[in-house]
Amino acid sequence: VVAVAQTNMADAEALMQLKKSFTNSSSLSSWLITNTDGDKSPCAPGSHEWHGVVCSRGKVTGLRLNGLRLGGTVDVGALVGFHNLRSVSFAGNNFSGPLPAVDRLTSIKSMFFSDNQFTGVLPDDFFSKLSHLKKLWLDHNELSGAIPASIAQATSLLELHLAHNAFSGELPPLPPPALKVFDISWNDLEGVVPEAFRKFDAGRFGGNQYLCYVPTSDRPCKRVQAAAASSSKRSPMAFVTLLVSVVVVALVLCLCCNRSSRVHDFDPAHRGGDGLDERPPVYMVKQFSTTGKRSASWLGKRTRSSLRGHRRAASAAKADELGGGAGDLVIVNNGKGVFGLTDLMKAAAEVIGSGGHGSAYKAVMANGVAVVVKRARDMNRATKDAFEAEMKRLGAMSHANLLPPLAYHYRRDEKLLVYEYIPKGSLLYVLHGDRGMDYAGLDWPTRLKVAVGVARGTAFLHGELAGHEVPHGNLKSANILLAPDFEPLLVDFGYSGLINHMQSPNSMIARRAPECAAGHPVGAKADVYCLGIVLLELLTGKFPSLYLQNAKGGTDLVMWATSAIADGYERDLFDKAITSAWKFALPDMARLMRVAVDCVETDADKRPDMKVAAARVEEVVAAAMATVRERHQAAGGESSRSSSHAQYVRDGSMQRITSVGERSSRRGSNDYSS
Ligand SMILES: Nc1ncnc2c1ncn2[C@@H]1O[C@H](COP(=O)(O)OP(=O)(O)OP(=O)(O)O)[C@@H](O)[C@H]1O
Repeated sequence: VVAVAQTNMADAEALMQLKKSFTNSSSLSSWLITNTDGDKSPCAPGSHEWHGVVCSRGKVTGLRLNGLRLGGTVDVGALVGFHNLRSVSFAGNNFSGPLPAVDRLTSIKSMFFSDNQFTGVLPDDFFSKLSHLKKLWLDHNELSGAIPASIAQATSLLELHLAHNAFSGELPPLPPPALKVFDISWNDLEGVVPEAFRKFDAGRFGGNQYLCYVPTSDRPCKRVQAAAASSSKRSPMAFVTLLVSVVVVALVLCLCCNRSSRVHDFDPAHRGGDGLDERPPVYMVKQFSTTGKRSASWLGKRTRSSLRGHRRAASAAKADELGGGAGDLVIVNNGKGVFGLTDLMKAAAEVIGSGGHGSAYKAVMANGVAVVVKRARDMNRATKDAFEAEMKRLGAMSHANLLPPLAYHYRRDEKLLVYEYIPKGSLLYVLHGDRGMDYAGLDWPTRLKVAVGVARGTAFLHGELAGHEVPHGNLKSANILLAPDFEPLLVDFGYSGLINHMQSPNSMIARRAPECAAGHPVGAKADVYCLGIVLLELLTGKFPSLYLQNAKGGTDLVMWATSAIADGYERDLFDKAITSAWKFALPDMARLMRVAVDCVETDADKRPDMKVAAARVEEVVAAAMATVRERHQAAGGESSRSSSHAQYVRDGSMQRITSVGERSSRRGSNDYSS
């Protein structure tokens, strides 16, 4: 008895020792040895709950300490005495420094260290003692060096996630014999993927500049080869170009530094904020006014001179036909009337952001109409005729969840695209931005409304633009604008045939789907992947790392959701902002997450097509809204609100609507959230 009591106390003390190695451990305030605990183990019946400590049959079997903002180190010495410990999760914290010597935990089965800042190399014999290990997640850290050849000795290993680190060198010749999932994407590996590794999905090797899944003649598979090739091509002229580029970049950096003080005011990543996960910059309208108002310098020098060349054009008032417009601005949708470049030149303008295609400006014209003008640099893939035909086609699109372009201006080296200005801004901004009133409006029923609207809009595009390589191509929360009633409006769609991907390889989010990272061409299923990411974003409230180009930050939502579903703890992932008030909806959230996870399947062939994905979202949303309605009715309140939303969910949202103002007034009471 004394021995058991000592062991129990040893468990409590070992956990306290572990806690001591953490900094910022306020989330573990329940970890304490109280007088009333006596000799109880943290797992003994009647013992107080120790947050994150998982027990089975009175023994500590797991530690689930993910996402607690813990820092410092992990004292592995404190854990070696837990002989029944099978799973530890320290993912999504702020641990840094070398990875602790977790290979001492020889009976462990799952370890999750993703999304920290661990550095250093893995020792050569790292895997040799981990014969029981089944899952190891080390992705999204700063680990470097070679992948130890001892992985072949991890005989039980089923999943190994090493993505988004700085591992270098070549892959070892053999993977562990039982390995089913292997992800090494976004590292610095080189060489040719050994035959024995080619049974794994090609997408999981993407993002390694010199790693060739299969060798090809047009791509170096070794860093030295690449360096030699580029130096042999370098000419004196290239050197001059390089020098000029450096000077230009330095100048641009200076300008950016000047501007960044303003940008930071609106950048949650630079604010103390609520200390949630690191949230990368979210630029949005309503933030900073820049260029000299009414100077029209924002339109670009060439556009202004092009306008002077076209002054022969009639005044805006006279250009009353679609396809016309004053000063070479071609109106493709007259939802906001007819206007011309001259009207834009006189407009008060402010920068609202800079995306993959170029800068975006808000311009308020003299008649009070506010538009967004986007200057697109790299839309020169199609001929002028093809470009114009495409813009007319996009402008004529009519769906309650699409924001078609209103007008364009064509020049060979730059295009202007004009859209109606949507004051509430994007889902990205509302969800991850300043967390103001609109964020509070993003409750569970509203998120359902956004989810179903996005699915409907994208499915509509997949019908209308079925011939496109990827019908939307740029589906992400920055391109989902929110109407006053939170109806989602997709923007920046249908550009895949217009953008020169050589000049602008990263401007379409669809090209970051795993199959494209592996070198396959973009296809319609990449939109399905992006839809899955948006659904995960709505469910978790987290900023997806997919939206960042190679940068650190955000959350690998695919990894999180997939592993959470596999391990049955998806409920831990849902945004607290929705789970706290809508606890009864947890099963519906889990259903929507399953749809999302099917959409983000790495193998594009295994993803549903857009029609099926959208139908599944419709189905889950209808059921979830029915649950909400029942709850409201049971609580005796707000039944009228919920039934109007049910009506919304039934309505196919396919009316021809030309402007957002019209949308809101037409829909009127047929809405849940407003
Ligand atoms: N019509 C609009 N009304 C209000 N805000 C808009 C509108 N169009 C775009 N925005 C916002 O302006 C910002 C810049 O848009 P832009 O399209 O240039 O970049 P992006 O959407 O971040 O990236 P990408 O160019 O890859 O689509 C984004 O925050 C976007 O949400």
